[in-house]
Amino acid sequence: MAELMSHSSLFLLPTPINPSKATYGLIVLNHRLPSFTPLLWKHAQLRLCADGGANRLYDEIPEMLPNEDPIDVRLRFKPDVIKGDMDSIRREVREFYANLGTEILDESDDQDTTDLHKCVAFIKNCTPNLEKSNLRIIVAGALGGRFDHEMGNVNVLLKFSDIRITLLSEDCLLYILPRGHRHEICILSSVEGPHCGLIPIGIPSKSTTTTGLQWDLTDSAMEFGGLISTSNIVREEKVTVSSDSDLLWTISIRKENIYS
Ligand SMILES: Nc1ncnc2c1ncn2[C@@H]1O[C@H](COP(=O)(O)OP(=O)(O)OP(=O)(O)O)[C@@H](O)[C@H]1O
Ligand SMILES: Cc1ncc(C[n+]2csc(CCO)c2C)c(N)n1
Repeated sequence: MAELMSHSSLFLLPTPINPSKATYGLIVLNHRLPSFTPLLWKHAQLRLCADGGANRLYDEIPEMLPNEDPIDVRLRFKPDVIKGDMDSIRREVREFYANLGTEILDESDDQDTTDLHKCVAFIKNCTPNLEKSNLRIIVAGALGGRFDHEMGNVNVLLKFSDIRITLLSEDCLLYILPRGHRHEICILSSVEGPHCGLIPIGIPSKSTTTTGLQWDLTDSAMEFGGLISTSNIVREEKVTVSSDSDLLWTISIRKENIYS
């Protein structure tokens, strides 16, 4: 019997409920940040910016908190680490955070992996003693921008398939459901859904079975060029998925109900 893997977007809730004692790492990318990024920040124990992601933090977080002094906001939202090939971060932003004590890790020699890859590798290496099943990485600004970047970001999920990584935009989130498990997705309907999708990402799926969706799959095949499940709708509080291949799960975010 395949092992059960449970999923829940608890980091979208206003107060940290953390029954699994998960450690959250937040990575800020260089694309428009979700308006609820301050909430993600609050949930995280380790906060990184991928290169130009530091510009986004510097520019956009003060705009999300318009009643506060921008300088105070920037001092409060200090990343632990900025890492990447450092071709996008502005000089004044780099100096600002360096002066606050943020660790700046310049890996401009490596032009074969993305800045997101470099940040995930950093978190993986700096938490060697942490049981990987307790580590959750959430990535803000990962979707809705340049398609090559989006695909690069999804590829990082597959490269680090032993780590639970969620990509987020203002409108949706996504993560991999690895093959060989039975998946149980707890739907937090106040902050996510009802739109969802289930997409075979590496190879075609010969057999996928779901419950809890408007258009459930029953031992169904899915592949690009054939059937993939887009524009599906969550119907129950719990969705279950079993498949012979890795699938990408995506669900819409109800940002109007998210309070930082
Ligand atoms: N438009 C975008 N959409 C989605 N993700 C993005 C986008 N722009 C950047 N990113 C993510 O943010 C990370 C840091 O961005 P940054 O602009 O510093 O990268 P970069 O390596 O300079 O990109 P490039 O040289 O291809 O423009 C990237 O590795 C990528 O994961
Ligand atoms: C086949 C191939 N395609 C593209 C790149 C370029 N590239 C990929 S990741 C990266 C770093 C971005 O910060 C760069 C420049 C490569 N090396 N190999």
